[in-house]
Amino acid sequence: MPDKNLRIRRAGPDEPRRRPVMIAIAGDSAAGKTTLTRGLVDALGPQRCVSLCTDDYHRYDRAERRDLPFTALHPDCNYLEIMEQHLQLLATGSPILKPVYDHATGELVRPELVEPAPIVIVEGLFPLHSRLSRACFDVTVFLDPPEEIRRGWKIARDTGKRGYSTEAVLAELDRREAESAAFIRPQRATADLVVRFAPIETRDDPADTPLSATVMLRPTIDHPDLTGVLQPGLTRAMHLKLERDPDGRPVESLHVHGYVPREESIAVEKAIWASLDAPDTDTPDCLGRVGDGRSEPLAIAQLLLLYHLMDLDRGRP
Ligand SMILES: Nc1ncnc2c1ncn2[C@@H]1O[C@H](COP(=O)(O)OP(=O)(O)O)[C@@H](O)[C@H]1O
Ligand SMILES: O=C(COP(=O)(O)O)[C@H](O)[C@H](O)COP(=O)(O)O
Repeated sequence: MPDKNLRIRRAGPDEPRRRPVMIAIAGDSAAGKTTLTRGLVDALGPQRCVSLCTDDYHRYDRAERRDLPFTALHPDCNYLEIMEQHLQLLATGSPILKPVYDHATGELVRPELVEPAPIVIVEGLFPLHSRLSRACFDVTVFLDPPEEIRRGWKIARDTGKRGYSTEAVLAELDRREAESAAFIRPQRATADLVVRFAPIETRDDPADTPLSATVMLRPTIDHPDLTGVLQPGLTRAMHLKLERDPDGRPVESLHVHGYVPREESIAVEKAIWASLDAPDTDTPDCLGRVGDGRSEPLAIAQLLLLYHLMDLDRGRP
Protein backbone atom coordinates (compact mmCIF):
# COMPACT_ATOMS: atom_id res chain seq x y z
CA MET A 1 0.00 0.00 0.00
CA PRO A 2 1.65 3.31 -1.09
CA ASP A 3 2.32 5.97 1.45
CA LYS A 4 -0.82 7.99 2.26
CA ASN A 5 0.69 11.31 1.13
CA LEU A 6 1.58 9.77 -2.21
CA ARG A 7 -1.94 8.36 -2.65
CA ILE A 8 -3.50 11.76 -1.97
CA ARG A 9 -1.16 13.41 -4.47
CA ARG A 10 -1.84 10.75 -7.14
CA ALA A 11 -5.59 11.16 -6.68
CA GLY A 12 -5.31 14.95 -7.28
CA PRO A 13 -5.30 16.82 -10.61
CA ASP A 14 -3.11 15.27 -13.38
CA GLU A 15 -1.63 18.56 -14.52
CA PRO A 16 0.10 20.78 -11.97
CA ARG A 17 -1.75 24.11 -11.74
CA ARG A 18 -0.06 27.23 -13.08
CA ARG A 19 1.56 29.14 -10.26
CA PRO A 20 0.57 32.84 -10.08
CA VAL A 21 2.97 35.71 -9.41
CA MET A 22 2.34 36.72 -5.79
CA ILE A 23 3.07 40.14 -4.28
CA ALA A 24 2.60 41.16 -0.62
CA ILE A 25 1.86 44.74 0.41
CA ALA A 26 2.22 44.93 4.20
CA GLY A 27 2.00 47.79 6.67
CA ASP A 28 0.10 49.20 9.61
CA SER A 29 -3.47 50.46 9.51
CA ALA A 30 -3.80 53.51 7.18
CA ALA A 31 -0.24 53.13 5.87
CA GLY A 32 -1.64 53.32 2.30
CA LYS A 33 -1.90 49.62 1.39
CA THR A 34 -5.38 49.79 -0.16
CA THR A 35 -4.55 53.00 -2.04
CA LEU A 36 -1.39 51.46 -3.55
CA THR A 37 -3.14 48.17 -4.32
CA ARG A 38 -6.17 49.74 -6.00
CA GLY A 39 -4.07 51.39 -8.73
CA LEU A 40 -2.27 48.11 -9.48
CA VAL A 41 -5.51 46.12 -9.64
CA ASP A 42 -7.18 48.66 -11.94
CA ALA A 43 -4.11 48.94 -14.20
CA LEU A 44 -3.76 45.16 -14.57
CA GLY A 45 -7.49 44.43 -14.93
CA PRO A 46 -9.54 41.48 -13.64
CA GLN A 47 -8.25 39.02 -16.29
CA ARG A 48 -4.69 39.41 -15.06
CA CYS A 49 -5.04 40.22 -11.40
CA VAL A 50 -6.93 39.45 -8.21
CA SER A 51 -6.35 41.06 -4.80
CA LEU A 52 -7.24 40.12 -1.26
CA CYS A 53 -6.85 41.67 2.16
CA THR A 54 -5.59 39.69 5.14
CA ASP A 55 -7.81 41.70 7.54
CA ASP A 56 -10.38 39.11 6.47
CA TYR A 57 -8.62 36.62 8.75
CA HIS A 58 -9.65 38.53 11.91
CA ARG A 59 -10.68 35.89 14.45
CA TYR A 60 -13.20 38.12 16.26
CA ASP A 61 -15.70 40.69 15.07
CA ARG A 62 -15.62 44.29 16.32
CA ALA A 63 -18.05 43.71 19.19
CA GLU A 64 -16.12 40.66 20.43
CA ARG A 65 -12.81 42.54 20.16
CA ARG A 66 -14.01 45.28 22.54
CA ASP A 67 -13.66 42.97 25.55
CA LEU A 68 -10.31 41.45 24.62
CA PRO A 69 -6.98 42.38 26.20
CA PHE A 70 -5.37 42.77 22.75
CA THR A 71 -6.17 44.52 19.45
CA ALA A 72 -6.54 43.48 15.78
CA LEU A 73 -2.75 43.89 15.52
CA HIS A 74 -2.07 40.90 17.75
CA PRO A 75 -1.45 37.54 16.02
CA ASP A 76 -3.89 35.88 18.47
CA CYS A 77 -6.62 38.14 17.12
CA ASN A 78 -6.25 36.59 13.65
CA TYR A 79 -6.42 33.12 12.07
CA LEU A 80 -2.84 33.41 10.83
CA GLU A 81 -2.40 29.67 10.35
CA ILE A 82 -5.42 29.60 8.03
CA MET A 83 -4.06 32.71 6.26
CA GLU A 84 -0.78 30.82 5.71
CA GLN A 85 -2.62 27.75 4.38
CA HIS A 86 -4.59 29.94 1.98
CA LEU A 87 -1.46 31.74 0.80
CA GLN A 88 0.17 28.36 0.12
CA LEU A 89 -2.88 27.22 -1.87
CA LEU A 90 -2.97 30.42 -3.93
CA ALA A 91 0.79 30.29 -4.50
CA THR A 92 0.40 26.83 -6.03
CA GLY A 93 -2.52 27.92 -8.20
CA SER A 94 -5.47 26.59 -6.15
CA PRO A 95 -8.68 28.45 -5.24
CA ILE A 96 -9.60 29.31 -1.66
CA LEU A 97 -12.81 30.04 0.23
CA LYS A 98 -11.71 33.19 2.03
CA PRO A 99 -13.37 34.59 5.15
CA VAL A 100 -14.67 38.17 4.82
CA TYR A 101 -14.46 40.96 7.42
CA ASP A 102 -16.76 43.89 6.66
CA HIS A 103 -15.00 47.11 7.67
CA ALA A 104 -18.25 49.08 7.40
CA THR A 105 -20.13 47.03 10.01
CA GLY A 106 -17.26 45.33 11.86
CA GLU A 107 -18.90 41.92 11.20
CA LEU A 108 -17.55 38.67 9.80
CA VAL A 109 -19.77 37.82 6.82
CA ARG A 110 -20.25 35.09 4.17
CA PRO A 111 -16.93 33.74 2.82
CA GLU A 112 -16.02 34.28 -0.83
CA LEU A 113 -14.34 32.17 -3.49
CA VAL A 114 -10.99 33.51 -4.70
CA GLU A 115 -9.57 31.94 -7.86
CA PRO A 116 -5.94 32.83 -8.47
CA ALA A 117 -5.45 35.11 -11.50
CA PRO A 118 -1.97 35.23 -13.11
CA ILE A 119 -1.07 37.95 -10.57
CA VAL A 120 -2.26 37.82 -6.94
CA ILE A 121 -1.88 40.90 -4.71
CA VAL A 122 -2.15 40.31 -0.96
CA GLU A 123 -2.36 43.38 1.26
CA GLY A 124 -2.80 43.65 5.00
CA LEU A 125 -1.34 43.78 8.48
CA PHE A 126 0.31 40.33 8.50
CA PRO A 127 1.32 38.97 5.08
CA LEU A 128 5.04 38.96 6.02
CA HIS A 129 4.57 37.76 9.58
CA SER A 130 5.99 34.23 9.25
CA ARG A 131 8.60 32.38 7.25
CA LEU A 132 5.86 30.30 5.67
CA SER A 133 3.77 33.28 4.59
CA ARG A 134 6.86 35.08 3.21
CA ALA A 135 7.84 31.99 1.23
CA CYS A 136 4.61 32.29 -0.78
CA PHE A 137 5.56 35.64 -2.36
CA ASP A 138 7.70 36.59 -5.34
CA VAL A 139 7.84 40.29 -4.35
CA THR A 140 7.30 41.79 -0.91
CA VAL A 141 6.59 45.44 -0.10
CA PHE A 142 6.32 47.24 3.23
CA LEU A 143 4.64 50.66 3.46
CA ASP A 144 6.44 52.84 5.97
CA PRO A 145 5.06 56.39 6.19
CA PRO A 146 6.32 58.51 9.12
CA GLU A 147 4.06 57.89 12.14
CA GLU A 148 2.65 61.43 12.23
CA ILE A 149 1.57 61.12 8.59
CA ARG A 150 0.02 57.68 9.12
CA ARG A 151 -1.85 58.96 12.18
CA GLY A 152 -3.19 61.91 10.15
CA TRP A 153 -4.30 59.55 7.33
CA LYS A 154 -5.96 57.20 9.85
CA ILE A 155 -7.86 59.99 11.59
CA ALA A 156 -9.09 61.43 8.28
CA ARG A 157 -10.14 58.05 6.87
CA ASP A 158 -11.67 56.52 10.01
CA THR A 159 -13.67 59.67 10.90
CA GLY A 160 -14.66 60.28 7.24
CA LYS A 161 -15.46 56.74 6.09
CA ARG A 162 -15.68 54.40 9.09
CA GLY A 163 -17.84 56.43 11.47
CA TYR A 164 -15.31 56.96 14.32
CA SER A 165 -14.75 60.22 16.29
CA THR A 166 -11.24 61.74 16.33
CA GLU A 167 -10.96 60.91 20.07
CA ALA A 168 -11.85 57.27 19.42
CA VAL A 169 -9.22 56.97 16.64
CA LEU A 170 -6.53 58.59 18.82
CA ALA A 171 -7.38 56.27 21.73
CA GLU A 172 -7.26 53.23 19.40
CA LEU A 173 -3.89 54.32 17.97
CA ASP A 174 -2.49 54.51 21.52
CA ARG A 175 -4.00 51.15 22.45
CA ARG A 176 -2.40 49.56 19.36
CA GLU A 177 1.08 51.11 19.66
CA ALA A 178 2.80 48.28 21.58
CA GLU A 179 1.38 45.62 19.26
CA SER A 180 2.31 47.65 16.18
CA ALA A 181 5.91 47.78 17.45
CA ALA A 182 5.93 44.08 18.35
CA PHE A 183 4.15 42.52 15.36
CA ILE A 184 3.62 44.93 12.44
CA ARG A 185 6.74 47.10 12.15
CA PRO A 186 9.20 44.13 12.33
CA GLN A 187 7.86 42.97 8.95
CA ARG A 188 9.66 45.97 7.42
CA ALA A 189 13.00 44.17 7.81
CA THR A 190 11.91 41.31 5.53
CA ALA A 191 10.51 43.29 2.59
CA ASP A 192 12.19 43.49 -0.84
CA LEU A 193 10.93 47.06 -1.27
CA VAL A 194 10.19 49.60 1.46
CA VAL A 195 8.02 52.49 0.27
CA ARG A 196 7.80 55.73 2.26
CA PHE A 197 5.65 58.72 1.29
CA ALA A 198 6.89 61.78 3.19
CA PRO A 199 8.07 65.38 2.73
CA ILE A 200 11.80 65.74 2.01
CA GLU A 201 13.34 66.62 5.38
CA THR A 202 16.19 68.71 4.02
CA ARG A 203 13.88 70.99 1.99
CA ASP A 204 11.63 73.68 3.32
CA ASP A 205 8.77 73.10 0.88
CA PRO A 206 5.39 74.81 1.43
CA ALA A 207 2.87 72.67 3.33
CA ASP A 208 0.75 71.98 0.23
CA THR A 209 3.68 70.40 -1.68
CA PRO A 210 2.78 66.83 -2.71
CA LEU A 211 4.55 64.16 -0.65
CA SER A 212 7.68 62.64 -2.15
CA ALA A 213 8.34 58.89 -2.21
CA THR A 214 11.43 56.92 -1.27
CA VAL A 215 11.50 53.35 -2.58
CA MET A 216 14.22 51.27 -0.97
CA LEU A 217 15.32 48.53 -3.39
CA ARG A 218 16.84 45.75 -1.28
CA PRO A 219 19.12 43.28 -3.08
CA THR A 220 16.85 40.35 -2.07
CA ILE A 221 15.34 40.33 -5.60
CA ASP A 222 16.44 41.63 -9.03
CA HIS A 223 15.19 45.16 -9.62
CA PRO A 224 14.55 46.64 -13.06
CA ASP A 225 17.46 48.41 -14.72
CA LEU A 226 16.26 52.00 -14.61
CA THR A 227 19.19 53.52 -16.48
CA GLY A 228 17.12 53.77 -19.67
CA VAL A 229 14.37 55.62 -17.82
CA LEU A 230 16.60 57.93 -15.81
CA GLN A 231 17.56 60.03 -18.85
CA PRO A 232 19.33 63.34 -18.09
CA GLY A 233 16.14 65.40 -18.66
CA LEU A 234 14.12 63.33 -16.20
CA THR A 235 16.37 63.10 -13.14
CA ARG A 236 14.78 66.08 -11.40
CA ALA A 237 11.64 63.99 -10.90
CA MET A 238 13.44 60.82 -9.84
CA HIS A 239 16.96 59.62 -9.12
CA LEU A 240 18.79 56.70 -7.49
CA LYS A 241 20.79 57.15 -4.31
CA LEU A 242 22.90 54.85 -2.15
CA GLU A 243 21.72 55.05 1.47
CA ARG A 244 22.05 53.19 4.74
CA ASP A 245 19.15 50.84 5.40
CA PRO A 246 18.07 51.40 9.03
CA ASP A 247 17.64 47.59 9.17
CA GLY A 248 21.08 46.79 7.80
CA ARG A 249 23.58 47.50 5.08
CA PRO A 250 23.88 50.22 2.42
CA VAL A 251 21.04 49.95 -0.08
CA GLU A 252 19.96 51.66 -3.29
CA SER A 253 16.89 53.89 -2.98
CA LEU A 254 14.77 55.53 -5.62
CA HIS A 255 13.85 59.09 -4.69
CA VAL A 256 10.72 60.41 -6.39
CA HIS A 257 10.22 64.12 -5.84
CA GLY A 258 6.75 65.48 -5.12
CA TYR A 259 7.87 69.11 -5.62
CA VAL A 260 8.76 68.95 -9.35
CA PRO A 261 6.24 70.23 -11.91
CA ARG A 262 3.68 67.57 -12.78
CA GLU A 263 4.73 67.41 -16.47
CA GLU A 264 8.20 66.20 -15.44
CA SER A 265 6.78 63.38 -13.32
CA ILE A 266 4.40 62.44 -16.12
CA ALA A 267 7.34 62.18 -18.55
CA VAL A 268 8.97 59.65 -16.14
CA GLU A 269 5.68 57.74 -15.86
CA LYS A 270 5.42 57.53 -19.66
CA ALA A 271 9.03 56.33 -19.94
CA ILE A 272 8.44 53.51 -17.42
CA TRP A 273 5.09 52.57 -18.97
CA ALA A 274 6.66 52.44 -22.45
CA SER A 275 9.43 50.16 -21.15
CA LEU A 276 6.89 47.70 -19.73
CA ASP A 277 5.81 46.15 -23.05
CA ALA A 278 2.42 47.37 -21.93
CA PRO A 279 -0.37 48.10 -24.40
CA ASP A 280 0.51 51.04 -26.65
CA THR A 281 -1.60 53.53 -24.68
CA ASP A 282 -1.10 56.45 -22.34
CA THR A 283 -0.27 55.65 -18.71
CA PRO A 284 -3.57 54.54 -17.12
CA ASP A 285 -5.38 57.23 -15.12
CA CYS A 286 -5.95 54.82 -12.24
CA LEU A 287 -2.27 55.09 -11.27
CA GLY A 288 -1.50 57.76 -8.67
CA ARG A 289 -5.11 58.09 -7.53
CA VAL A 290 -5.60 59.06 -3.86
CA GLY A 291 -9.32 59.54 -3.15
CA ASP A 292 -10.37 62.28 -5.58
CA GLY A 293 -6.82 63.62 -5.90
CA ARG A 294 -3.55 62.50 -7.50
CA SER A 295 0.00 61.78 -6.38
CA GLU A 296 2.61 61.46 -9.11
CA PRO A 297 5.15 59.83 -6.73
CA LEU A 298 2.47 57.20 -5.98
CA ALA A 299 1.96 56.63 -9.73
CA ILE A 300 5.71 56.15 -10.20
CA ALA A 301 5.93 53.73 -7.23
CA GLN A 302 3.00 51.77 -8.70
CA LEU A 303 4.68 51.67 -12.13
CA LEU A 304 7.82 50.26 -10.57
CA LEU A 305 5.76 47.49 -8.96
CA LEU A 306 3.95 46.85 -12.25
CA TYR A 307 7.35 46.50 -13.87
CA HIS A 308 8.24 43.73 -11.41
CA LEU A 309 4.89 41.98 -11.77
CA MET A 310 4.74 42.05 -15.56
CA ASP A 311 8.35 40.96 -15.80
CA LEU A 312 7.76 37.98 -13.49
CA ASP A 313 4.50 37.10 -15.24
CA ARG A 314 6.27 37.04 -18.63
CA GLY A 315 9.12 34.93 -17.27
CA ARG A 316 6.91 32.11 -15.91
CA PRO A 317 7.02 28.68 -17.56
N1 LIG B 1 0.45 57.78 -1.17
C1 LIG B 1 -0.46 58.51 -0.51
N2 LIG B 1 -0.43 59.86 -0.59
C2 LIG B 1 -1.34 60.61 0.09
N3 LIG B 1 -2.30 60.09 0.88
C3 LIG B 1 -2.38 58.76 0.99
C4 LIG B 1 -1.47 57.89 0.31
N4 LIG B 1 -1.79 56.62 0.62
C5 LIG B 1 -2.84 56.67 1.47
N5 LIG B 1 -3.21 57.95 1.68
C6 LIG B 1 -4.30 58.41 2.57
O1 LIG B 1 -4.32 57.55 3.69
C7 LIG B 1 -5.61 56.98 3.87
C8 LIG B 1 -5.45 55.54 4.34
O2 LIG B 1 -4.95 54.80 3.25
P1 LIG B 1 -5.40 53.31 2.98
O3 LIG B 1 -4.90 52.97 1.62
O4 LIG B 1 -6.85 53.13 3.25
O5 LIG B 1 -4.54 52.57 4.09
P2 LIG B 1 -4.53 51.03 4.54
O6 LIG B 1 -5.17 50.23 3.45
O7 LIG B 1 -3.08 50.73 4.71
O8 LIG B 1 -5.26 50.95 5.84
C9 LIG B 1 -6.31 57.12 2.53
O9 LIG B 1 -7.69 57.29 2.75
C10 LIG B 1 -5.66 58.32 1.90
O10 LIG B 1 -6.36 59.49 2.24
O1 LIG C 1 -6.46 47.72 11.67
C1 LIG C 1 -7.08 47.08 10.87
C2 LIG C 1 -6.62 47.02 9.48
O2 LIG C 1 -7.45 47.75 8.65
P1 LIG C 1 -6.83 48.90 7.76
O3 LIG C 1 -5.40 48.50 7.43
O4 LIG C 1 -7.71 48.94 6.56
O5 LIG C 1 -6.90 50.09 8.63
C3 LIG C 1 -8.25 46.32 11.26
O6 LIG C 1 -8.71 45.48 10.25
C4 LIG C 1 -9.40 47.21 11.56
O7 LIG C 1 -9.01 48.41 12.10
C5 LIG C 1 -10.33 46.42 12.46
O8 LIG C 1 -10.90 47.20 13.43
P2 LIG C 1 -12.29 47.98 13.27
O9 LIG C 1 -12.97 47.50 11.99
O10 LIG C 1 -13.05 47.59 14.48
O11 LIG C 1 -11.89 49.42 13.19
